[in-house]
Amino acid sequence: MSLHIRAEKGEIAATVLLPGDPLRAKWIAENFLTETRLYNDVRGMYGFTGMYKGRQISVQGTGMGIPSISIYAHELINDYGARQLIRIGSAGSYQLHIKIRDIVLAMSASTNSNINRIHFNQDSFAPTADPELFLKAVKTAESKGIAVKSGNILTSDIFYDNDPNYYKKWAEYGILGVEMETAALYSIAAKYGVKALAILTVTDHLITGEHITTEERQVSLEEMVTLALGI
Ligand SMILES: O=P(O)(O)O[C@H]1O[C@H](CO)[C@@H](O)[C@H]1O
Ligand SMILES: O=c1cc[nH]c(=O)[nH]1
Repeated sequence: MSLHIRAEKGEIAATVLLPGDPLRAKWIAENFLTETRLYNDVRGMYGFTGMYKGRQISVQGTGMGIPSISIYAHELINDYGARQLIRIGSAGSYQLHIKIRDIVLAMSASTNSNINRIHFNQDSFAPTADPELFLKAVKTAESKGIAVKSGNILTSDIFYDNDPNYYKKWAEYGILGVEMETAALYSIAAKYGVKALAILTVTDHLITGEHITTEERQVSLEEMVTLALGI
């Protein structure tokens, strides 16, 4: 086992789906995979491996925020040999044309976090999706008739902002929406030479104030999961 994952080597697939919410991982394992087995429940951060259309797939909860996903991504890659990491997360929209339940492919992830400034000695690294994985996701979405929007997103260290207008400066530069992990996932994947992509479902709208319920957040992200599994 690694420090935070209780699995034997070989128990985790090369492709791992990464929802922030461990209960979303459980829901995916129960509803999309066959021959499923739980390999991790350390800290309640469930991880499962199963089969999807003849292919072995794992799904691992990552928790919320950069420090948490960084720990799981690091261990999945370095201790378990994961090669393809696909985040399936929720996000808040920063644009009127990005609506509740829309699916967003994060081509790149801007951030207000200091992680990369620390790693790069104050220089600025641009975290980007793996281009092959991104193109595969676009083609898979087309073939399944799933509409997607693609672009730059913000990975924020802050969920509850003091300034209600904070989003506006990012929106002005075309940022589609906000979540809390992708910049770290793309940076870690780049460092270790593995592929990563974040697929996000819009659950909140920063302009209109709309949002979906907590129950829906856990389980009703079916199109996004179908897309991620189809890549
Ligand atoms: O739904 P998940 O994957 O957790 O993603 C989003 O939801 C959490 C905030 O509610 C943050 O982790 C954010 O990135
Ligand atoms: O980070 C997040 C995730 C979902 N919705 C938001 O507004 N922010």
